[in-house]
Amino acid sequence: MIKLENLTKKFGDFVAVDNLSLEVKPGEFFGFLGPNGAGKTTTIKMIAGLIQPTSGKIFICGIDALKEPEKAKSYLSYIPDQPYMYDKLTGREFLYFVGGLFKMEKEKIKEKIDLLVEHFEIGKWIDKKVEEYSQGMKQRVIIASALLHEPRVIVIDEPMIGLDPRSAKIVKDTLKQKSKEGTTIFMSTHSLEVAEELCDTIGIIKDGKLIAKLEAKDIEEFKRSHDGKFESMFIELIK
Ligand SMILES: Nc1ncnc2c1ncn2[C@@H]1O[C@H](COP(=O)(O)OP(=O)(O)OP(=O)(O)O)[C@@H](O)[C@H]1O
Repeated sequence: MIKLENLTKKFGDFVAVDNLSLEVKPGEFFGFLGPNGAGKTTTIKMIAGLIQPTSGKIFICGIDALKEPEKAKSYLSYIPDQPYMYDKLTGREFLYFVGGLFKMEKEKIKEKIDLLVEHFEIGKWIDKKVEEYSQGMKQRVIIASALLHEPRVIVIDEPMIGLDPRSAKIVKDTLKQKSKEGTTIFMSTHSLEVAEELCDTIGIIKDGKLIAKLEAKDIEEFKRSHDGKFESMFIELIK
């Protein structure tokens, strides 16, 4: 579903992402972890088609995203770490705007908005202006907008920042449910707990290089033979 082949991004002489190859299968929940400046956001922005790689290839659902970017993007939703929303629009207007970008029919958008408002417990806020929203409400509407066109792949950068426990639970449950239904999820996070709780596979990036790819059983095995903490494993790997 997502395949990266020798993906490299240079900013001048600096190599931010260094020959990265990995594959995330259909329905897999992939967590992308690494220290500050490791190259997570740069990788995510290349997958989302926002920045061009220096070299390498990106495939989304088998589509070469560098050759057919529009087609690749039609399968994908990207949720940035600091999403931009138009302050003067209501949540509903914002969702109609996003649905329009994906060329959805008005009737279909209306149907989906009703379902998403209920699912994300957005309630009356859907008809209030975004400038009145809390961080958690913004994140709920952003994630609702990402689900609107039923993407096959969701790429999400740091989804839990600034969320209260209720909003965080709604976001986590939704992503997990989507992955169970077959949506491929590529999520960057600094939260080891969130990664451990949600992800089927965890990739660790350091200095632009993928230094480990772990499945739940690898983490369990390490925890059994060490101090019981994934944190210790992570710190040892990024030393
Ligand atoms: N437009 C740019 N020009 C120059 N350097 C950049 C640019 N964007 C990112 N970088 C550098 O590339 C490296 C990787 O940045 P990136 O934002 O991908 O890291 P990250 O793993 O997402 O970090 P964090 O966890 O702090 O968000 C950093 O050293 C950063 O300073």
